[in-house]
Amino acid sequence: MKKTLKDMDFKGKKVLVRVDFNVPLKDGVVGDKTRIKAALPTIEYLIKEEAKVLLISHLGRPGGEPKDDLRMDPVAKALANLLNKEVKKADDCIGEEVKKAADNLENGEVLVLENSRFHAGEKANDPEFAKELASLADLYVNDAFGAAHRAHATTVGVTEYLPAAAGFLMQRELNALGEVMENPESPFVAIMGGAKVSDKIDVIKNLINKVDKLIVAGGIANTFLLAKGYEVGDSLVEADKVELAKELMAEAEEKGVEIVLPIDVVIADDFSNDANTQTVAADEIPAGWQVLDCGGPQSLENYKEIIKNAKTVIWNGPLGVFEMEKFAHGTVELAKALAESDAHSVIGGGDSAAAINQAGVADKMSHISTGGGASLMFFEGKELPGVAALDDVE
Ligand SMILES: Nc1ncnc2c1ncn2[C@@H]1O[C@H](COP(=O)(O)OP(=O)(O)OP(=O)(O)O)[C@@H](O)[C@H]1O
Ligand SMILES: O=C(O)[C@H](O)COP(=O)(O)O
Repeated sequence: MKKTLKDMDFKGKKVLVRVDFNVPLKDGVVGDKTRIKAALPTIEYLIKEEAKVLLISHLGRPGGEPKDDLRMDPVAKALANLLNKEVKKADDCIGEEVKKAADNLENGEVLVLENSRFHAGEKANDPEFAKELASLADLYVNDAFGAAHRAHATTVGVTEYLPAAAGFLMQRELNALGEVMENPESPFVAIMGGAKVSDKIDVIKNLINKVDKLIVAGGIANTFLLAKGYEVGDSLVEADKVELAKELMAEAEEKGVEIVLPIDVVIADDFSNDANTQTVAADEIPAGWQVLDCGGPQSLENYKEIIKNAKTVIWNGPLGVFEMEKFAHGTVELAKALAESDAHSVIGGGDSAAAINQAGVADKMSHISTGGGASLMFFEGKELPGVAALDDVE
C-alpha cells in the first residue's frame, strides 16, 4: 500500500505536487480542462489543510529547453478560474527566484511552476535536477497518473529526497484500473483500436490471459486481417508484425479467447476526408483502397451484441480515423453502444477519451482514465515507475 494524502500532515508545509497538466492549447488558451479539473480534489484538499502548494507538470515536448508557446501561464490562468482563487506563476521550476517565491507563499496559496521539460534533467531523471526541485519543498505528492509511466525527475527522481505520497486522482485511477484488471466481472471484453500494433502488443498479450473476448479494430486490425490471409490494399499495416499477429491469434484460440475482427469496413481511395468511400466486407478490400473505419454496419452490429452481453468492458484506441468526420462513425457508435450498456466500462485515456467526449457520453462511463500511455502500461500488467517510487505505508 502506498502512502496517500491522509498519511501526511500538511499544515504550513511546502508541498511539491506533480500534476499532469499536459493539456491541449489552442491560441494560447487551454482547449480541454479535463486534466486540470481531475486534479482539483487534491489541490483543494491541500489548500484546506493550509499547505503551501507548488504545482509542477510537463507540457508538450519542448526538448529540454524553454519554448514560449509551451509555458504554463494559460494553465495557471485556467486553474485560477476553476479554483476561483489567485494562482501564482513562476517563470522557471528551479533556481533562486523560484525558491524565493516558494518561501514567500502563505498557507493555502498556490504557485504553478514552469514546464519541467524546459530542463533536460527532467526526462533524463537527472539526480541534480531532482535534488534542486526537491529543495523547494518539504513534502511530495504525485497526482499525475497520466505521466506515471515516465521515469522522470518530477515523477521518480524527487522521491529520493522527499517523503512521497499519492494524490486523490492517482488513487482513484489506480483503484479503478486495478479493480478491472484484478476482479473483472465476466463476460470481460476488451476493445483495442488505434494506429500501432507495436504499441499494443504487450497489452494484447496480457489481456489474452484475462478477457473473454478481444475486439481488435482501428488501424491495428489491418495487420491481423493480413495475418488471416486477407488483402488489405493500401491500408496502414505493420508488415513485420504479421507473424506476431498470427501467434497472438493462435495463443488466444488455445486459451479460448475470441479475437473479434471487423466483418465489414469503410474504405477510402485516399487518406483524406474528401476521399471517395465505400463499405465492403473485410475479406474484399480492393487494391488501391485503404481501411479508415472498422465500423461497417455488420461490424457495429457484432460489437454492439458483444457489448450488450458484457459485464466489464475496457476500451483503448479509436475504431478508425475519427479525427476525420467521414471515418468517425464506428468510433462514435461504439461509444454510444457502451453508454447504453449496463457493463462496467473503463476507458483508457488519450484518443478514446476524446472520442467519448465527441460522442457526448462521457458521464455514462464508469471510469475514463486521464492517462493514455499510463493506462496502456497498466493494461500491460506492469508497475508504473511513478507509482513504484512512492513511499509505502509502514
Ligand atoms: N484504420 C486506420 N488507419 C490509420 N489510422 C488509424 C486507423 N484507425 C485509427 N487510426 C488512428 O489511430 C490513432 C490513435 O492511435 P493510438 O494508438 O495513439 O490510440 P490511443 O492509444 O487511443 O491514443 P493515446 O496514445 O493518445 O492514448 C488516431 O489518430 C486514429 O486516426
Ligand atoms: O499526455 C500524456 O499521455 C502524458 O502527459 C505523457 O506525455 P508524454 O507522452 O509526452 O510523456
